[in-house]
Amino acid sequence: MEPTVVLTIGGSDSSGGSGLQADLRTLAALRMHGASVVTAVVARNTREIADVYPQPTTVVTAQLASVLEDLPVAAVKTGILPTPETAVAIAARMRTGALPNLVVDPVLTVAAAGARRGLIAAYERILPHVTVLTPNREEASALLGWDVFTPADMAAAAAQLAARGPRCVVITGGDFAAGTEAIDVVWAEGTARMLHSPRISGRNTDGSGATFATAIAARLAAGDDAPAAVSWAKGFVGRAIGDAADWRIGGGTGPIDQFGWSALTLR
Ligand SMILES: Nc1ncnc2c1ncn2[C@@H]1O[C@H](COP(=O)(O)OP(=O)(O)O)[C@@H](O)[C@H]1O
Ligand SMILES: Cc1ncc(COP(=O)(O)OP(=O)(O)O)c(N)n1
Repeated sequence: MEPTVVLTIGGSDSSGGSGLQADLRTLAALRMHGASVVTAVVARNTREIADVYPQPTTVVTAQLASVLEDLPVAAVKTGILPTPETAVAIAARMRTGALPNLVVDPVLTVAAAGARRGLIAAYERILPHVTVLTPNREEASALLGWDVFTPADMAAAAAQLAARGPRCVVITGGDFAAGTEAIDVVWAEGTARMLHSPRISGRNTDGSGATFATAIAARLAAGDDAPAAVSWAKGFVGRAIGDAADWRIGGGTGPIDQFGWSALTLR
């Protein structure tokens, strides 16, 4: 049987923990073929982001055109769109309907210097085409212009973002510092629902957001509806964080275990 193809559009993470590297690991773990469009090269390790090098928009659109003219893409996930120009060019492809089952992780913290305000405006052109939007609380705050903090705020924010076009919005709460639960809020079909899972206290969570969004895209490609895909992805990312809890890869926040390697005894 041929593997399903999922396309990820985002940044290369030199530490391997997040970005395209996490997306492609997630797809391989889920036995899907990952195609990738590189929007930025990020020089970083587990401790810090040293620099972000946006790729020229023409380089991004050439990769996208080449993939789309040949591969049977069943779902798409976006991560870093580093400049407003690149985001607007990708939005134009979305408008043609060429990017099915579209999951957008609106990564704003790793945008090119000075690009944030223009990017927030560019996301307005993307939102109408989105199947599932996965901002964390900070990204939701930036997109909406008010502070999203409590679970009640997350529900209100998800509804406001959904009114701008996405069929489903999940506001992730991985950054809640306290508490025993990792709480996300999902808005779909006119109602908000809280998703709870045990909060794992390990040192490694790099790539959680990327893995979560990519797993949603993979499940959409496999035929799940959006709420089912989101619930499944939350279980998947929780297991991957838990399995990597004791890893020591680098001196800071390390990668997570999409493959379940920690369960293997081979060394
Ligand atoms: N320590 C943790 N324990 C369990 N789940 C977590 C933890 N950190 C993040 N998650 C889950 O990982 C997914 C990604 O969330 P989050 O870390 O908020 O994204 P981002 O990396 O974009 O900020 C969410 O489903 C969230 O609940
Ligand atoms: C190349 C690259 N670096 C960092 C990120 C950060 O993504 P974010 O969703 O903020 O967090 P995690 O996925 O690391 O939990 C990225 N998307 N790409």
